[in-house]
Amino acid sequence: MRVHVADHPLITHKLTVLRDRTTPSPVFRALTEELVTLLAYEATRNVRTEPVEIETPVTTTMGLAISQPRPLVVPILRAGLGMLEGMVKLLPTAEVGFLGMVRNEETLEPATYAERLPDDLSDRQCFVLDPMLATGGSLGAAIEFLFARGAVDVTAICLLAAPEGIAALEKATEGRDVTIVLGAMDERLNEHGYIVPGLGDAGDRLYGLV
Ligand SMILES: O=P(O)(O)OC[C@H]1O[C@H](OP(=O)(O)OP(=O)(O)O)[C@H](O)[C@@H]1O
Ligand SMILES: O=c1cc[nH]c(=O)[nH]1
Ligand SMILES: [Mg+2]
Repeated sequence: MRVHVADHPLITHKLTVLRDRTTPSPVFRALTEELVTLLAYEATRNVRTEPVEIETPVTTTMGLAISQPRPLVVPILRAGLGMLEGMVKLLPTAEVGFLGMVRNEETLEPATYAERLPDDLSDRQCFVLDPMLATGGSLGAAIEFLFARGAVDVTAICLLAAPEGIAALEKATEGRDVTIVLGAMDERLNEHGYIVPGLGDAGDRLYGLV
């Protein structure tokens, strides 16, 4: 598993505002979208392309276009939905699948309540979106869904992760082609499974309490 932690002052600045408990939902949503666009630049570094011939106003030349089959973007609901617009701005031809997951706050185990993915993902490049990688249970289960349908490589974009979750995911995805692109690696998990210093519950901060 490859882990790439973004190291850029713009990303750190936006994360600092996001972490601030006084940042209201509309600003939180806007920053999440901006952060994904910056992280997607790194996450799509190896997106598959193919040569295409085009005509400029001056001459005929060869360029590169994102190849078929189109990449698949999978936000993990709810919080991952806040990252979708930023991602498809960069990859407008991508298809979008959905996974709805919620972590049981007692056991910290993820439960899947919605799934809408293509049946056959063989030869598809998959990009999973979830702002928070805490214990790694939710992202690990999502990645497993994709490999079970034939995906060969999966890249996840997360705003924050805990070292404990990265270690668990590393174990769970052993032998698989998995890349994780992070805005920041935080210090640890607390006794409730929350990332410290973190930003709280990303879903609640995006969409309000349920
Ligand atoms: O790494 P884990 O320990 O599995 O925790 C991370 C998960 O928790 C959050 O979702 P949550 O369950 O709060 O659902 P929500 O997005 O609907 O708020 C977050 O968006 C991840 O999906
Ligand atoms: O810190 C955390 C951990 C899990 N889910 C969140 O939204 N935040
Ligand atoms: Mg939540």
